[in-house]
Order: sequence, then structure tokens, then C-alpha cells
Amino acid sequence: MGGTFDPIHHGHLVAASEVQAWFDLDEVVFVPTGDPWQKSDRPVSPAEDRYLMTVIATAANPRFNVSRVDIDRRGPTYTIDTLRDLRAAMPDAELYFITGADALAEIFTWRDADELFELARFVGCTRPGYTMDAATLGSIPSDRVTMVEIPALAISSTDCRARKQRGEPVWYLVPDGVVQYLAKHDLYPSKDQQ
Ligand SMILES: Nc1ncnc2c1ncn2[C@@H]1O[C@H](COP(=O)(O)OP(=O)(O)OP(=O)(O)O)[C@@H](O)[C@H]1O
Ligand SMILES: O=C(O)c1ccc[n+]([C@@H]2O[C@H](COP(=O)([O-])O)[C@@H](O)[C@H]2O)c1
Repeated sequence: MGGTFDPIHHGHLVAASEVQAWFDLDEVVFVPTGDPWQKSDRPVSPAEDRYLMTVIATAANPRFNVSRVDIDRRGPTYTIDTLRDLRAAMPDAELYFITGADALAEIFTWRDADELFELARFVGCTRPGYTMDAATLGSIPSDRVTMVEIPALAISSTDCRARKQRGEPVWYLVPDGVVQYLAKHDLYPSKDQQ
């Protein structure tokens, strides 16, 4: 599961857990982006902070792991590189790339989009407020994509950052350890603190 995870929240974790169970996956590898080029219109927290929050959030689940492939690669993060790196590290694995419906809807804007489906199967999780348009879904080879309905959690990293900046709680939207990490490292400080 790729994501910017700025910060990781329970929407990500539920999606990963549901897809792991649905396909009986051996493990879900969370891959924080290095440089998410389609988010260049806003500041993104340092990759090491996003990586560490992802490790904290996933530590208790024996089927969850975190990969550094995207944060250790220089330049913009492209999923085609993520999948090639994971394939090189795990040549015998069958790869499933987990996304939310919003990200999957944009997949034909990604680098080398047509090649992506040769490297992995894609899983699109339902997400409140987003629908997957039939034309985009129909353009993906049908044996390489599955939509999975997951329990609806209307949580976004954008909302978590805005809440923290307004001094509002993010308890129960993100794991407790992430709440503590945000406080300790003063991520998304309130506007009057800046
Ligand atoms: N609440 C959610 N339910 C289902 N999928 C989600 C949810 N939140 C995020 N995702 C999916 O998780 C992946 C990583 O998302 P990302 O890290 O960009 O989080 P985000 O909440 O969308 O962030 P932001 O608000 O900063 O854009 C994407 O594929 C996204 O669609
Ligand atoms: O490959 C691309 O060009 C590309 C463009 C945008 C997003 N992605 C990937 O989609 C995943 C979710 O991205 P985001 O920006 O919604 O956190 C993450 O793994 C990104 O690297 C990939």
C-alpha cells in the first residue's frame, strides 16, 4: 500500500487490514512516498517523520511491514519504480497494490500507467466522498483490478493536519502512538505557534 501518510490514519489501516483478509495476503507492505510529485502544490512533512509514524502505526500487526524503497530513491516517486523495486526484492511474490478509490481514479495520470498492470494487481478500496468512474475502471484490464468495499471511515490526512493546526484533537482518527509522535515532533503546529 503506497501513500504519503502525512500522517497515517485509521482509514489507511482499515483498508490494509480488509484487503489483507479479503485476499489472504501474507503481508501488507506500507510504502511511504519519497517525493509525491502530484502533491508538489503543498508542503509535505519530512520523509523520515512519515516513515517513522508508519512504523509506529503498523508495529503491532504481524502481517504489516514498512518499506523504505520510495524514501531511499532520489527524485519524484513513481509507482512503476516502487513495483520494480519490490519485485526485485521479492521475485516470487504476487504483488497487489492497494489504493483508495480516489487514487485509483487518477491512475492514468501516473508515470507509465499501462505498464503498472503487468507488475501488480490493483485493489481499489471504497472511500467516503469518492466514486470510481466506470470509464477509468473499464480501462484497466479486468483481471488486474478489484474494487473492495471497506467500512467507511471519512478520515483524511488533510483533515488530521488541519485539526492539529487548529488545536483540535486527532485522537482516535490516528493511532495513539502517532498522536504522541505529532506532539513530540511538533508536526502541523498551530498557526499562532508559527
Ligand atoms: N479513509 C480512507 N478510506 C480508504 N482509502 C483511503 C482513506 N484515506 C486514504 N486512503 C487511501 O490510502 C492511500 C494513501 O493515501 P494518502 O496518504 O494520500 O492519504 P490521504 O488521507 O488521502 O491524504 P491527503 O488528505 O493528504 O491527500 C491512497 O490510495 C488513498 O486513496
Ligand atoms: O506513479 C506515479 O506517477 C504516481 C502518481 C501519484 C501517486 N502515486 C502513488 O499513489 C499512492 C498514493 O499517493 P498519494 O499521493 O495519494 O499519497 C502512492 O504510492 C504514490 O506514490 C503514483
